[in-house]
Amino acid sequence: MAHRVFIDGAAGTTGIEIHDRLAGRSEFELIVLGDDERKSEAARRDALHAADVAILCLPDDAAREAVALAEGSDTRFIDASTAHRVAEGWTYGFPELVGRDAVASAHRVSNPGCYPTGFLALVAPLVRAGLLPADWPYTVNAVSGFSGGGKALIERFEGDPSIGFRAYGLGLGHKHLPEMRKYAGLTHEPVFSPSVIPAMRGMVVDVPLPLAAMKVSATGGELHAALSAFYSGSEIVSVHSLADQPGELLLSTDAAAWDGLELFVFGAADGAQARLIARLDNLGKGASGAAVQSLNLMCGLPETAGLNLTA
Ligand SMILES: NC(=O)C1=CN([C@@H]2O[C@H](COP(=O)(O)OP(=O)(O)OC[C@H]3O[C@@H](n4cnc5c(N)ncnc54)[C@H](OP(=O)(O)O)[C@@H]3O)[C@@H](O)[C@H]2O)C=CC1
Ligand SMILES: CC(=O)N[C@@H](CCC(=O)OP(=O)(O)O)C(=O)O
Repeated sequence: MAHRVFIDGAAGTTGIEIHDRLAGRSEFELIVLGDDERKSEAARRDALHAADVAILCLPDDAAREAVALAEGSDTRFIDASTAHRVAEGWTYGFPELVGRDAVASAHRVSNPGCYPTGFLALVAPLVRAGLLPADWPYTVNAVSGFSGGGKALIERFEGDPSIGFRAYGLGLGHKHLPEMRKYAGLTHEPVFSPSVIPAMRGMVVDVPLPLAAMKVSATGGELHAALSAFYSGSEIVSVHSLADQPGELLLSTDAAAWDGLELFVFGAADGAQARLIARLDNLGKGASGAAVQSLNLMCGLPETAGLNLTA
């Protein structure tokens, strides 16, 4: 029997992309609310109770409200918002890090933030392996396509082609810091420097490592080997070969939807410094692709079904 799925927030940026990935798949029966009903509490309550799995693509407060509306049902959740990412009783939907079985059996899954997806993919396995310290104050420099800010930021960038670059998060305390710290197992929250470029989608997350100052004995090659071993066998995460290092990393203004995640390790010749860099689609592995990956696992289906993995 098909799994009944309700996307709450289906008219938003993340919701539309999840719908695109599920449309036409016979394993799922989508519960869809019309424009006149999609914000009605009663209609949402009915849909939430009727679903086997509800995927929340809503602002944080509306996501918390949806969980409350579903009270009394057995509905399982995937929440794309920030509301439950470090909350008790929720499984962090990063199967490569928390284990596929943990996601498959979870009742409530929080979908990782887009920037944390890049940061954690790079740093968490290396801290776990004892190759990088847990108590170092890491820095994270990142750029995102404007779809990362949902409908409001898309409208702003599309309405003002004069914006060439936008640095933000200047008050520090970005909403992604708690999950970065928790799932990398760090003592300190990183210093996070996010920015937006005039491209619809795409993301680069760069973690500079002053290895000598950190008193890290591992070389860039050893960090690379550890990441390669950690993701060996993954169809979604790939670690770029050291033998074929690119001289630059580009994002394109007309990139197609993509659900992969590419990791790079660059090391200085004298071993004193390295940069760990992740490239992804903020709407792919950074949001909708990750939600579909978790949904597949929760429904006992092949992990990558419906994903766009051709770069
Ligand atoms: N965009 C991205 O790259 C990523 C987004 N996310 C997260 O996913 C969630 C959705 O983000 P995104 O899709 O970008 O945002 P959008 O603003 O594009 O979409 C949000 C949708 O939720 C709808 N909505 C708002 N309040 C309610 C409500 N009370 N009941 C029902 N529907 C409601 C909005 O309606 P209306 O259309 O009328 O405004 C809109 O369609 C957010 O929590 C975001 O942080 C996570 C990772 C990456
Ligand atoms: C460019 C932009 O504004 N990006 C958003 C993050 C993306 C997003 O929507 O946040 P989640 O991944 O936590 O849900 C921001 O910095 O708030």
